[in-house]
Amino acid sequence: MSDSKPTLETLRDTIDQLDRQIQELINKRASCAQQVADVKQAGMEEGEKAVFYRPEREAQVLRRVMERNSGPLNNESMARLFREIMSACLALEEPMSIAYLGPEGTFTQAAAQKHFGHAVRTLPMATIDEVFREVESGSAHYGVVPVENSTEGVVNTTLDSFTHANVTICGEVELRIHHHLLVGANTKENSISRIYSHQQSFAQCRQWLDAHYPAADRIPVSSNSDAAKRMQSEWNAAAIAGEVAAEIYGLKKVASNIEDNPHNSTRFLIVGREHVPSSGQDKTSIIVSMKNKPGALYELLAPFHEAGIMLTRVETRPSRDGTWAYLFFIDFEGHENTESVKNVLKHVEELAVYVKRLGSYPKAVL
Ligand SMILES: O=C(O)C(=O)C[C@]1(C(=O)O)C=C[C@@H](O)C=C1
Repeated sequence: MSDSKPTLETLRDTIDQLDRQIQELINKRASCAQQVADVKQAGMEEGEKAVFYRPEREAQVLRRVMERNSGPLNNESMARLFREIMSACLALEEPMSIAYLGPEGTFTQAAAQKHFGHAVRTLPMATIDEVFREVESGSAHYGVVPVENSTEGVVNTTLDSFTHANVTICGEVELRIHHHLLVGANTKENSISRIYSHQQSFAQCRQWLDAHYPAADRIPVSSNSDAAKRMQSEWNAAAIAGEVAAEIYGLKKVASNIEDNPHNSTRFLIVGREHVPSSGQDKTSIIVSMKNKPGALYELLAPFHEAGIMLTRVETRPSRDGTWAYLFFIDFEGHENTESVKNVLKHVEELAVYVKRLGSYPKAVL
C-alpha cells in the first residue's frame, strides 16, 4: 500500500467532521421549516386552519435534489435521504396522521411511508371506504389507497369510492412489489405443506409456487400481514408477504423476490381535502359519464388528442345507480390551472352528462 493513501483513522475523522456539519445544516433547515410554519399560520384568517403539507413544493425539492446529484450516491438514494429530512421537518410544523388500507405491514403502509417518509403516524384501516371516511371527517390528514397493479389490474373498490367520496387526490406513489416466502422461528423449513397469503399475491407468484411448492396447500387470507401473523403458530406453514410484514413479525426469508413478473408494481393515490397548486409536472384525474351511444368514448377522448394532452389511464366502470351507462376514469398529464387543461375540461363538460374533478397532483418523483 502506498503511503499517500489515507488511513482508516483519518477517513473516520473526516467522516466525523462531515457528520457534524451535516447535522448542523439539517437543524438549520429544520429551524427554517419552523419559521415557514409561523408564516403559514400568520397568513390565516380568523378560524381558518393553515395547511402545512405542500405536495407540490416537496415534489419540486426532490426533483431538484435528483437533477443536481452528481454521485457517487445514486439519485434515488439521495432523494430518499431528503424525503426523510423533509418528513422530519414537516413533523415539526405539524405531526401528520395518514390513514391507509391496513393491517400493519401491508404494501399500502409501505407506500404511505415511501411518500410521506417515516416521521408521520400511519393509521391502519380495515377497508378502503374507511380510509376515505377518515380523511373526509378530518380524523386523518391524508389517506393512501391502492388503485392499480401491473399484474392484477385496477382496484375497483377504490374507483367506486371516488364516485361518492368528497376528497381530492393530492399525490401518487408507485411501489415495486416484491414477495418473499417467509417462515417463523418454529417452522420446519423442509416440511412446509401450507402457505398463507392474499389471493392477489398467490396470483402474482403462481409460477414460482408451481415450480417450488406444487403440493403445498395455498390458503387465501385477507392480507399478507394476516398471513404473516397466522403462520407463526404452525410448524409446517409459511407465508408470502413483503419486507415490512417480515420485519414487523420477525420472520425469516426462505426465498426472496418470488413474484413471476420482475416489474410487478402497484400504484397508490394520496387523498386529502385541499387542492394542490401546480408543481410543474402534474397529472389530473377526472370521472366522466357519457350517454350510452356509439362512439361515446371516441367523442370524449378527441378533445385530449386535439389539445396534445397525454392520457395516462382510461378505465371504464359500469355506473351503479342505473342512470348512466358508463363511468370513465381518466388520468392525464397537466394541471387543471393551465390554459390547455382548462379548455379541454370545458369541452368535456359540454359533451358529458356529468364530470367530477378528482384533483391535480404532482407526478410521482420517487
Ligand atoms: O416549503 C414549505 O412549505 C415547508 O413547509 C417546508 C417543507 C420542507 O421541509 O422543505 C416541509 C413541508 C412541506 O410539505 C414542504 C416543504
